[in-house]
Amino acid sequence: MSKKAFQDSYSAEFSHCYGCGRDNPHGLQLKSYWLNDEDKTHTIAHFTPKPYHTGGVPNNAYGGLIASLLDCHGTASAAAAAYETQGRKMGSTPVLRFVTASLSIDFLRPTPIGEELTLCGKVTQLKDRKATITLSLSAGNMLCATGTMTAVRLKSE
Ligand SMILES: CCCCC/C=C\C/C=C\C/C=C\C/C=C\CCCC(=O)SCCNC(=O)CCNC(=O)[C@H](O)C(C)(C)COP(=O)(O)OP(=O)(O)OC[C@H]1O[C@@H](n2cnc3c(N)ncnc32)[C@H](O)[C@@H]1OP(=O)(O)O
Repeated sequence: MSKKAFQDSYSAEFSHCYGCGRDNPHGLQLKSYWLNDEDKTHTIAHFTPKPYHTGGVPNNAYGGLIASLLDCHGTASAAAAAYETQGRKMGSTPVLRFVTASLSIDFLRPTPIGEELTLCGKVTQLKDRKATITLSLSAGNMLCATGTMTAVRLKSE
């Protein structure tokens, strides 16, 4: 994908996240985008788990990996929606940066390793500093996990 990912607009100080920091060579380096240019309500990201992302059952991904992916996709979606609501370019100052306050996940079925996963997000509520995001993770047409996140925007100081 040639478009700029949400995470690529994070400033250097916020680019070391294990899940999505572009400057963390040991991390997952997740990249999140709007679904398309016309639809700035839904977000998407892709990730292909490696064999070492197993939870112990061969060919199945570790639940903590799934949580990490949803975590980063959710907070990135919240930030993108907040900039969009303000009609501002992502990354412009003052910076709008969200952290996870709460994340609940339903693991619906085992998530395969070696197949490209699709993460989807939708910010269903954005009020003051608080965002609610619904999330899903699928392998092909198989829905493997769903999540709900509350993300809170960091105070400027
Ligand atoms: C502050 C330091 C956080 C440390 C995080 C470090 C680095 C990350 C920084 C930036 C990220 C940038 C790039 C990377 C991108 C993604 C990273 C992945 C995401 C993560 O991995 S990030 C790490 C895990 N994450 C934490 O380490 C958070 C620890 N925690 C806190 O730092 C506070 O707890 C905080 C800030 C969450 C809230 O504290 P606060 O004092 O600023 O805000 P306050 O309490 O006033 O709440 C305001 C409104 O949020 C509602 N609210 C609050 N908590 C809620 C909850 N649990 N459930 C439901 N609603 C909740 C209230 O009810 C109120 O809502 P209302 O206005 O409607 O009443």
